[in-house]
Amino acid sequence: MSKIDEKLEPVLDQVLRRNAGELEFHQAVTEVLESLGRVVAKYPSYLENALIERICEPERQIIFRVPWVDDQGQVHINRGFRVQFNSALGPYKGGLRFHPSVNVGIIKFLGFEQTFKNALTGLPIGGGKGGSDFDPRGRSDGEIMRFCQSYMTELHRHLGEYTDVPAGDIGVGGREIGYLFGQYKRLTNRYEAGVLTGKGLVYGGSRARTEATGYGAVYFVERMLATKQLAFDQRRVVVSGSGNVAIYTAEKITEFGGKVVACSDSSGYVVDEGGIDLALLKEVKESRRERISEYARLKGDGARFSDTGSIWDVPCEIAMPSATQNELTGRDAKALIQNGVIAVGEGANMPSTPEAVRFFREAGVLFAPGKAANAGGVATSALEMQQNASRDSWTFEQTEQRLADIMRRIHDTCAATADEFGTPGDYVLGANIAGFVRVAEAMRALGVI
Ligand SMILES: NC(=O)C1=CN([C@@H]2O[C@H](COP(=O)(O)OP(=O)(O)OC[C@H]3O[C@@H](n4cnc5c(N)ncnc54)[C@H](O)[C@@H]3O)[C@@H](O)[C@H]2O)C=CC1
Ligand SMILES: O=C(O)CCC(=O)C(=O)O
Repeated sequence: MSKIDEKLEPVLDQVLRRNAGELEFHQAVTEVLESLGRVVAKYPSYLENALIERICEPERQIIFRVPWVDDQGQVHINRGFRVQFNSALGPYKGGLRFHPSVNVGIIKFLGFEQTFKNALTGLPIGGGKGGSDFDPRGRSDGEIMRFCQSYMTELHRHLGEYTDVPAGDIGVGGREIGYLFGQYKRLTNRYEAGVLTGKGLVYGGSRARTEATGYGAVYFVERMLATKQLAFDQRRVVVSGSGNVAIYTAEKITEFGGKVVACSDSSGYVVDEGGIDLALLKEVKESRRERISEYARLKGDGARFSDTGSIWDVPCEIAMPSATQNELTGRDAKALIQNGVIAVGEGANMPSTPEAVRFFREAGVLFAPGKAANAGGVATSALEMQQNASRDSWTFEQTEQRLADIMRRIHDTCAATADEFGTPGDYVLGANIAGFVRVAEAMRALGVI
């Protein structure tokens, strides 16, 4: 049953009709519109000038052919995307995802979420997202480089430090950003450092950007736990995924005294009751780029790999889904609740299905939605842009301190907004409304564009 305010139903109907079959985009828009009923009841002026309809429609969508040649000389064709969703607050900002599941609906959902997330940071960045259905798995360095160069050959004409500033996401890390930046520089004949973030430190990157999304999610959850006089210390935690977000989430939890007992990849999950060995996990995933089963093999005693069942069946007090969208289902939420979970912090974008979120809320589990909890990555990207613009380079401590302050502020904004709208402790509603109001106010000031 829809919980959409009747004044917003036509907006949702139009989104469903106009973007037929784009299920993840429908899901993301539905969740935000469900939160906005209370806003339009209190401030009906947001219904004027099709403001909410405009927020749901990307400003521009770019789809292009990406031809590239593999190591055997065979030509492949992939599809490239960039959805420039909303630039009311600043240049479009958001990552690039290289994964075979990528399609326009997925990029649109991510760009829509990014718009509100970026607003929550309080920094001057609009929302966008991009990527390709290219599968980097098993590809050589040379193949990855040629793919990135071909992708940027088309995309470069749509980018610029004042226009659109991509970064990494699934399948796009420091190596890919280097190749993309190299090709942008070559094509434009400009050293425009602020056109991409997540760059290496030697050519304009920011300290702490690699760690930022994971660390930031932990800072957010730490603050959320503190509202109930709780902490990470001595808690059992499960972190799904084993990529950029998951690894640095696990690192900060360990620093805060928590014990991460399981992590995963798309082939299965490992349980290590002694606590995940982070040096080994980084070796397997960041250096060797191998499957998670390799962690269990190398660790030996005490660690086990499973390729059946769900990582969410592993008992824990805190769950941090940090792999991909809709990875935590209603069934998984029930298992977590039954096993005594007290808090869930989303490191990934929209990892919990709507049913899972409903179960958590009904059970009184503290729940930090991705668009608030994982905003530390993009916030630190904006700090990278600041350093590039001022030709400066900050220390790790200085940058991490800014990140921690931003995350605690986002937490407090979401909590205060939930209080103001009569739903204390509802971070989903708080994040959606606080993000919406900032974007909507800027759009209103800029006129009907
Ligand atoms: N990298 C960043 O700064 C940010 C990333 N995110 C989100 O965090 C999530 C993870 O991204 P990254 O760590 O950057 O990517 P990554 O490519 O470094 O790692 C992705 C991880 O998720 C796993 N994974 C992918 N599909 C899966 C599936 N169907 N089932 C189980 N595991 C699966 C992969 O095996 C890998 O361990 C994504 O939802 C991304 O949109 C959100 C904010 C910022
Ligand atoms: O750092 C960025 O610009 C984007 C990070 C991102 O893709 C995300 O927040 O989902």
